[in-house]
Parts: sequence; C-alpha cells; structure tokens
Amino acid sequence: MTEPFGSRLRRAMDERGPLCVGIDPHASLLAEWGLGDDVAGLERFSRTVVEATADRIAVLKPQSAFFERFGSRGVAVLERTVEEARAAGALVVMDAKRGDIGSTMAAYAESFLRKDSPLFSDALTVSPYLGYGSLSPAVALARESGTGLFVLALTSNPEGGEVQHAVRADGRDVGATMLAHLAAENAGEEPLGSFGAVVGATLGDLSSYDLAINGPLLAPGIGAQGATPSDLPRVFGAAVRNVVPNVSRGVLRHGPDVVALRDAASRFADEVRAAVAGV
Ligand SMILES: O=C(O)c1cc(=O)[nH]c(=O)n1[C@@H]1O[C@H](COP(=O)(O)O)[C@@H](O)[C@H]1O
Repeated sequence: MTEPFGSRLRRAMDERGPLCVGIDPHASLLAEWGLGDDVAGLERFSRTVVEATADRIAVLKPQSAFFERFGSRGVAVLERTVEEARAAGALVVMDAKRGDIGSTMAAYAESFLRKDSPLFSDALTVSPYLGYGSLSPAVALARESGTGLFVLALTSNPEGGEVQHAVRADGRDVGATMLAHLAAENAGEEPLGSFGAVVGATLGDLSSYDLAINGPLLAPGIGAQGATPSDLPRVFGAAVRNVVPNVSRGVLRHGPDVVALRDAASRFADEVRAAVAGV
C-alpha cells in the first residue's frame, strides 16, 4: 500500500523543516528575472526554482494559474515542473483550488491525484464552497492513491471573511465547520492525517478556532502579504507543530541567481524552525 500523504509530509517536515516554497511565475517576476513573458521564460523560471530548492525544501507549491495562462504549452511546463520537483525529493502541492459538484469533482481529482495522471501531485488545494460533501470523490481518491488535500478554511485574503466567518444556525462559523470536517476525516491517523486546511498566516489570533485537526495547516501569507515566521506561534498556538508555512514572492524575488534563491529559502526555513522550536 502507498504510504499516506500525511505520513510522508510529517517525515519531510521533520527532516527538512516545514517550509513550503511557492512557484508563482507572475509576469512581473519574469520581467524582474530578465525573462520573457512567454513559455520559454516560464520554463526557465520554474526550472530555476526547482534547482534551487527541491533537494532541500519539504514542499513546493506550483500555482497552476500562472502556467494555465500560457495554454497547453504552459501546462506541459507545469507537468515537467511537478515531475522534476518530485524526482529531486520535494513533495508537490498542486495549487489549483478546484471545487465543483461531486461528479465533476471526481474528474478534477483524477487530473491531479490519480497515479498515472500527467499532473500527478502529492496533494491538491480544493475549495469546499460547494459544500464540504462535494469534495468526497477527491477524499476517496486521495485515500486510495496516498495523496492529500488542502481545503480552504480560513484564507489569507481580507475578502475571505464574508464567506468563512458567516455564522451558521448551529452558532459555528463556516471556517470552523470546515476545520471540524477535516478533524473527522483525520481521526485516528498517525503520525498525521492527509487532509489539511488552508489557514492564512495573516489572520492574527485564531484562538477561537479549534485548529487541532490532526492534519497539516497550510499557512500562506508570509512575505509579500505581510506575515513573518515569528507570527506563527501567536497565530497558531499549539497547532504550530503541524503548520506548513508558504512563501512565494518573498523567496522568488531573490532570483534569478540560484544561490541567492537557495539562500533566501534557507533563511525563511531557519526562521520558521526557530519560531516553531520556541513553542
Ligand atoms: O491555497 C493557497 O495556497 C492560498 C490560500 C490563501 O488563503 N492565500 C494564498 O495566498 N494562497 C496562495 O499562496 C500563495 C501566496 O503567495 P505570496 O503572497 O507571493 O507568498 C499564492 O499562490 C496564493 O494563491
């Protein structure tokens, strides 16, 4: 049987530290790196990030939108990026934020979580806002293929609250409800469940939420969105041990030099390790 994602992730976090580096080839970054806003630029950018980080950082998170922008040739670059990152030892979280009615969700899940898919990744970001139950086909396939999901619960953007803080008839807000679904999904899993939540590092004190979902918490927002590694203990409390903090532009702006990129990623990784060790 394939080792579950949660268990593979726990090991990677213990061995390499918990940092996730995002591969977000913004047009503005391609320009800053002296690359064209074209498929060749995209490929060079992605290859460079993989070369600098995939043999030492636990998780890489390519953001699919920046590849889809170039059509099928961009998606081909994404396929190669995922393959090369995994071959170098990183776990790949595909950031495609998929979500649809269950029967369509099954096809999205196959695109990223079925072993023989060209875009096969270790985990996928998904949106539960068609109802958590609409994600069931992805949960089932992830269990079968030893992959994972990161479900948007409390996102880092200021607009997210209008949906995620909406209070339900039972008095719980929508974000807390998503966390409860994930805790149920991960119950009894050791050392860590495979069904994670996305919880922004930008959100301040989250002590009113039960973050003990026995699964990973993907925490974007460090760097360009203003949060820092030293915020993590205050935001996540005891759950910080399961936090996978993501930095994209905060690292990527140090390219195109491979060594400078690698050093930037290592600095964030060290700061995260120091912040988490203090809890
Ligand atoms: O799921 C995500 O990764 C995500 C969720 C969220 O709440 N906020 C958020 O910023 N993200 C993603 O995380 C990355 C953040 O990038 P930087 O702000 O450049 O570090 C982008 O790829 C976003 O799409």
